[in-house]
Amino acid sequence: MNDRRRRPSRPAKARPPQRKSTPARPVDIDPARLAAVETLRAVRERDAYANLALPPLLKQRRITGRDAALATELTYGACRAQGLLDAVIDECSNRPLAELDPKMLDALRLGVYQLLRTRIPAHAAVASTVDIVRFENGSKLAGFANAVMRRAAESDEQSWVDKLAPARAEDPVGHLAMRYAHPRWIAQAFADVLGVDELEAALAADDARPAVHLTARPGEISADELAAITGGDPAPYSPYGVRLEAGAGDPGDLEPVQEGFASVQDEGSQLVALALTRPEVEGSDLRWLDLCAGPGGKANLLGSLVTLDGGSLDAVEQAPHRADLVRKATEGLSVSVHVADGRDPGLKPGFARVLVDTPCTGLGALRRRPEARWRRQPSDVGDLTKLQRELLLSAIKLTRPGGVVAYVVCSPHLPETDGVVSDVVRRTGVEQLDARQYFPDVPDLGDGPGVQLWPHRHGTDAMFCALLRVPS
Ligand SMILES: C[S@@+](CC[C@H](N)C(=O)[O-])C[C@H]1O[C@@H](n2cnc3c(N)ncnc32)[C@H](O)[C@@H]1O
Repeated sequence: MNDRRRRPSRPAKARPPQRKSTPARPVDIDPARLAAVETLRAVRERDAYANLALPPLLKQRRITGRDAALATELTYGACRAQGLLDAVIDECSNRPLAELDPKMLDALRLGVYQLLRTRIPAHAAVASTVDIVRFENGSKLAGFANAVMRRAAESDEQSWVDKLAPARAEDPVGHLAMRYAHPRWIAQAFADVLGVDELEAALAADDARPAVHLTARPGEISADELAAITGGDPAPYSPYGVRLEAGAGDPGDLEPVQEGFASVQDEGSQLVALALTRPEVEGSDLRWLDLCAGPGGKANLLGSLVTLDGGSLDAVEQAPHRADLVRKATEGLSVSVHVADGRDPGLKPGFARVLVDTPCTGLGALRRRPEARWRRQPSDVGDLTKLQRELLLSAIKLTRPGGVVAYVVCSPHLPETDGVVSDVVRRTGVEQLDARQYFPDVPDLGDGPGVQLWPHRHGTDAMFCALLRVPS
């Protein structure tokens, strides 16, 4: 009888084999799961992005339809839930996680994900995982994987969370971090802004598939026209936004996007760029600057608006390949792209409006990158906030008296948001405006003066925007 069909007695904690594995014997491997596990490996071994690594693999192997959907769901799901999956695997194995064969660990993560977070029957999840491990690691490790999987299958997700997470009453952040498979430091960063009562909604929204938004290029097409052509809906807050149905296919294939009348851009990104255009400025308003422009989403929106008014936008980007993307995104507009360090770009000061959309942890866009939450480390924050401060100081120097700076990050993490802004305001004496008035009709913007958007409140990425006026 095949190993996987035999009814086991209750398995003890799995022990890795002591003897050398026998060579793999050929087994029928489900191509969707194999593609998923190979993508998990690419993410682990070469820091690949799952959403960039998987699609070409599916195409190359002609995996389509339901199989492609299964591979996608399992890959992205296992990436997102990694911390929870690892805690369960660790509990079911008698060896610490760090000592497990990494290839087998990829397969176990995929397998335990199926057990905990899909409707795939447990026997199928166990059998397919054991098949993959046997195929890739040999039959000895297949036996070990079988034992781990059978133990993991003894409880559902809620029971595992109850067993492994700290008690909610004693440590709500730790409990919710495990429940929603977020690293604790990220859950804490969210709780520091929102409070514990709203944390669950925020973490849950981070696990949901984000809607795709389009920007209708001002002067080319209206949001209503774009919505009618694409079958989407005008976005709730941005006058240029269109919200597409989730799973509506590749938005890059839409005709208005192909023809340059529209671009894919989260509504939150549209709102922070538009906020820069709204405060009054003294004198001429025709020279605008985007100091961190790649790949060019906000430069496109700002460049369109300033071009319509007869002005121009300078767009600075340090990475040459990203500067090329800005050139492409802003084709046909009065936009000059400069490959330069925004801290000292060599441009003549005197800009009326300056956007500084700095590199950041990206904790506000974790929904978009399945593996991102486990890749970012708290130790990344120090270098980033130093760069953010330097770029903001440079933006202020380049702005003329009476002009406005928008400081933007795609993160709600306080050191990157209020921390940077309050330090720079204190050092330079610039005036921080109450940005909330420049987000008309957007509810739940908090106490100001900075604006923090949230997926669970606004359906946008968690973008932060502070508006600063340089004294006359
Ligand atoms: C958050 S992204 C900007 C997104 C962009 N505003 C958009 O809407 O498409 C930050 C960009 O800053 C660039 N960057 C990093 N360090 C920089 C520096 N010192 N000067 C200028 N650009 C920099 C990165 O290469 C990246 O393209």
